[in-house]
Amino acid sequence: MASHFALLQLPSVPAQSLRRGRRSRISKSTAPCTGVNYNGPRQNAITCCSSSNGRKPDLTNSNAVKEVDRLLQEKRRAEISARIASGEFTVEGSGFFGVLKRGLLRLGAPREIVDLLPNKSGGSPQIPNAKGSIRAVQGEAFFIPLYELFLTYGGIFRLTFGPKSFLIVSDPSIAKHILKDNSKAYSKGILAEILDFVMGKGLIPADGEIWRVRRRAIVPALHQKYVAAMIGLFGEASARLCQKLDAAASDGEDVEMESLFSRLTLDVIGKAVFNYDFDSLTNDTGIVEAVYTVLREAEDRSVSPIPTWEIPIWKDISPRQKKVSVALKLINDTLDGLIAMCKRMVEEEELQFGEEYMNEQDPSILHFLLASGDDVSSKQLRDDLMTLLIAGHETSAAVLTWTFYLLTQAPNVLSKLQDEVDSVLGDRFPTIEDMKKLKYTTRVIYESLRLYPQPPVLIRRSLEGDILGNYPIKRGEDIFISVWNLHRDPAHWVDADKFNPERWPLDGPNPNETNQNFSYLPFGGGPRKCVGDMFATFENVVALAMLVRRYNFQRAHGAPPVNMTTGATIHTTEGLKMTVTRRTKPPIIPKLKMTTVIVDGGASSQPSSSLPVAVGSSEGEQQDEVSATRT
Ligand code: HEM
Repeated sequence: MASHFALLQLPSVPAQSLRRGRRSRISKSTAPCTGVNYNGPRQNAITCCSSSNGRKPDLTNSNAVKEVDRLLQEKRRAEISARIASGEFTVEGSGFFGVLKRGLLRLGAPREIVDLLPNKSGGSPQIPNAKGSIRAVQGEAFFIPLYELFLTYGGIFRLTFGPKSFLIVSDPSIAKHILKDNSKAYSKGILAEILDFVMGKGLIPADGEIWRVRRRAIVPALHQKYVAAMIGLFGEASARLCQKLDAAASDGEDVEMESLFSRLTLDVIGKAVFNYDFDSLTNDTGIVEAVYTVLREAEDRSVSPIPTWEIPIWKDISPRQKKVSVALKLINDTLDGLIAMCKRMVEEEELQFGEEYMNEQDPSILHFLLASGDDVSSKQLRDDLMTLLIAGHETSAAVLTWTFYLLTQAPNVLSKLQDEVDSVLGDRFPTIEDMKKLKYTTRVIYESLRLYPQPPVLIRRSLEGDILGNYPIKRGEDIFISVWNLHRDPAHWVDADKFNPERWPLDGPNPNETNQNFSYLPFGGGPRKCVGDMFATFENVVALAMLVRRYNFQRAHGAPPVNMTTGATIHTTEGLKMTVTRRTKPPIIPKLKMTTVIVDGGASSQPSSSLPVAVGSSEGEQQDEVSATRT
């Protein structure tokens, strides 16, 4: 999730719609077309592509609808480009130069030339200004209207709501400048303010010296050997999910996959970060409920127009805020307990701390940090653990949710995926060596991350004046870098809205922000790039591989349409209800058996008694099909 937090906090101001009578809502013909409805929970659904239950899709009809959508979309974009070029949407100022510019644009002078003229104060060109109605971005996933505005106003524009304004950046070179080339001139701004109650000065919201010191302490903990060991943990947790799905498949019950993915990734991250087994796939304990209470609160705060939680008396009387305080206390006490326990383990250990240090009983990040002699206050340590928990939890859950959603619409991709998984894994648990071989599986995850980036927007605040593109900006500007827009820019991507893992050649490198020149930012970029990118990629690849080799997935009959809504990541509004059936063909029905091995330097595997890294059972073994030996 959250810096990872796709946050939009807007001031409560009267609406002033200055969109000049144009449509104020996304329309059927203009919504990016992946079959998702682009409305929030309180609005009528507008379905872009036909969203059948997935059992018997009317492909001919749906292809025709897609083609019409595509043509209409192209037409509309051409119109919009012409209008942008004419300067129609740009607020140019009312002075002499403003009038002159408007006149020249009307006469057909190229915009780039006109922009060279000074503005009314004799200074530099002004950022296009989209004065908007707050209603235009409320009540639906807010990055959708931002996409529309991007198509209208271009790669950088100012969105003004009454007294407050934001810069919306969708231009790769400006994104690169902010995130990488001049990253020191930007902080996390409002994100840090909103997340303070839960992450304090943890790595995501922290800035300046605290961030530098904490990043330097935490990054080494996610070394290669650790990530390799985690593959076993991912397999183990996915096998537990398979147990649940087996039961549903044999009982003929539909399953809500979004919440199951959330539990899967919570179980993974608890063990990975502080060696705590939430066991949320099996149990609903108080601590699991507490974690969800806090997560929901963080998400709600990030999209709430009025910060009621800052009103002193409200904190004490609001039942909801009281619940949040109780939940936070429970989590903090649990973390304090885990830190104390881990400290005792470290004290009793014969420590040989080195670069790829890992305790076999407890390979967690917490153990690494304590063993490294990390000199840090317990509050800071708690903030960091909480940040990693949140950062690594909902992001991965969202990626899996949208990947499975996309797969239900692309049976050809699913069968290609199953072919690869069958041939690479057979009935084994995945190992680190398999990660290199599961190339198509990895491409599916990367393509899903392109269409549904988590989070869809990155947040920054300028700490000093700067130049973005051609435009000077002042200190204190709140900036949203719309990863959603970058990832769906029709000028950059062929068939931008199409789920097409083949766009990344299997013999080419994995796509990342560097080789895509900041048009693709699934894990951010520059010094604040995600520290868990490899961890998360492997986690998603393992879960995806283990699920698709065992089951076929279809949207359940009568399932509600899939609408998007935002908190920290992109959620569905009503879940992702699916019918799961066991595969009978091709011939492999994986038998999942867990044995334990040591991971040696991230490359080879040998038997051990402690670390839960998975290896395959032979097909002949008479085992329960999903029996994970847990340590
Ligand atoms: C698919 C899953 C994930 C996605 C899509 C993702 C995405 C991102 C993105 C886009 C950023 C940059 C935010 C910004 O620049 O404002 C980020 C930062 C971060 N991520 Fe992730 N992340 C994922 C999983 C994880 C995991 C598993 C962990 C931890 C184990 C993690 C820990 C962090 C941390 C600590 C930061 C902040 C880094 C800093 O500011 O120095 N993430 N993530």
